[in-house]
Amino acid sequence: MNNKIIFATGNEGKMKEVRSILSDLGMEILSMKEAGIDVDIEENGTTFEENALIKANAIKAISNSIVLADDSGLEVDYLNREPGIYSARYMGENTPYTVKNSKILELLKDVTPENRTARFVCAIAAVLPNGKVFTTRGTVEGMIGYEISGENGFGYDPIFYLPEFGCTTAQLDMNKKNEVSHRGKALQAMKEILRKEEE
Ligand SMILES: O=c1[nH]c(=O)c2ncn([C@@H]3O[C@H](COP(=O)(O)OP(=O)(O)OP(=O)(O)O)[C@@H](O)[C@H]3O)c2[nH]1
Ligand SMILES: [Mg+2]
Repeated sequence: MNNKIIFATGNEGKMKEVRSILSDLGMEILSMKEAGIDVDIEENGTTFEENALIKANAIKAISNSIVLADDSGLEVDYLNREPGIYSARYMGENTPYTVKNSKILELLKDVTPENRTARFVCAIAAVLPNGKVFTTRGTVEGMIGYEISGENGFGYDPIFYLPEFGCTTAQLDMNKKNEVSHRGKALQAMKEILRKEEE
């Protein structure tokens, strides 16, 4: 199989995790920027899988490599699973996460621990040079904490609390986060598919 993967994301935080998780595939992993691609993709799907496919197909249309894409987000049960697929756009794409995270903490300020459940969801899409298309999904269950804690990760990590670790995903080092995260799980499943396709 073609030995190069273009990962169709503009999110540097995702890209760092993806690179580490896919490092044992033995393939060259290029971000869109590294592949010299600069396009704005409209994510108008209604599910994580649809949006991941929209991103992968948009780049596949202009490249002969294997293309992978990630669509992910935070589902807060008390907020009817919002922001969900709108996580990047919640309160505006350019609003700092300190503001977005403070808003979610404020909305949940009187909510009891059992009603603070939340999860990260990640769909990975792959489009291969032979036209085959695959999607995988990973989730990690946790809860919305009571304060912003931790410097690692990106986005909502500082308020996403994992009871079994007693800390937020922003307090885990990247390797530990990747072992348990939505993205880690979805990409491990995709690696299995890609390895089988290579045989
Ligand atoms: O704290 C977090 N830790 C994570 O591990 C994580 N994964 C997803 N998210 C949130 O969900 C949006 C994805 O939206 P999204 O899939 O459209 O990505 P994006 O717009 O950032 O980049 P692109 O890949 O579309 O170019 C992101 O921006 C974040 O707000 C996360 N937050
Ligand atoms: Mg996006």
